[in-house]
Amino acid sequence: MTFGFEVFAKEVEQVAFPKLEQTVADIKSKIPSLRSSKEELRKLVTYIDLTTLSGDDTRSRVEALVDKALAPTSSQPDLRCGAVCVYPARVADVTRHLKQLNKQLNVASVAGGFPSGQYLLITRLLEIQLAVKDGATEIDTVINRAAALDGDWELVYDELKQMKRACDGAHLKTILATGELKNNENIYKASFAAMLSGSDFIKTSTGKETVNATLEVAYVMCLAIRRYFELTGRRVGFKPAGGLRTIEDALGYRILIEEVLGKEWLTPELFRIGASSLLDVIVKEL
Ligand SMILES: O=C[C@H](O)COP(=O)(O)O
Repeated sequence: MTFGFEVFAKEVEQVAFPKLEQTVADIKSKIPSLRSSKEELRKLVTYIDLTTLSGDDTRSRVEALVDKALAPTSSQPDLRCGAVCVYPARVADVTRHLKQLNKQLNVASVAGGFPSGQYLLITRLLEIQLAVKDGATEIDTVINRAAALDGDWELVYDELKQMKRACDGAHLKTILATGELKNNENIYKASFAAMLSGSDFIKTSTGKETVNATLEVAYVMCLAIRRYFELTGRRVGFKPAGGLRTIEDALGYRILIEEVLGKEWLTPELFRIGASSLLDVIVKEL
């Protein structure tokens, strides 16, 4: 069943997170039990959106990124990352390279005014359309934080709805930029506005905020995903991103997903990890 913004107010009223600290502490205590499993490490690789988002990205850098995502380790030729994630101007380089290799891979582009969102809606929408035209199969966009902080959640919802239309079939991954949303209530509201607008994934951070992914905000977002699933029967994916550097960081989110959302979410269709350097750390142990 689908719902629009009419259910927003009822769903977000009096939201509270009494078990947050205990849940995060429990998750951290379970990380060592998965740490030695090679199978878990291999699965982590499949969840990674291998990312480069730098001003000095070039065609050769994103081609090397694609090569690495397609074959992170020579010893296990079937293992590959969930996607590559690049700036819009590099999408054509990625798709051209994939075509030359005759390989397929999910291609995510940040677009829609990434990372600040401080651009006119018309240019944000056009940026999404152009990235899709160049071959992006996934769009990682950002919410309008000015609207969110002003409490104008309907504007956040409306803009994302237009972005979803601009995706024209490409998956929409909506970044909340949780480090800028001030409190957990706002993070829950942003999650709900994003899901109601049709986002396929909700994502914590751009990697450019001062505070990026944390287990605490991930818990709040996963509670919202769980409630949205109860309401609609639609599974929305979750993507922590920004500052994930260690295997322990990644396993924390993997455990959280299973505890709050269940094993069904432990698939690259519903769980991604946005990271630029984590893959190298994992591959050293495979
Ligand atoms: O979405 C992915 C992030 O921008 C990557 O952040 P990172 O460089 O801290 O791993």
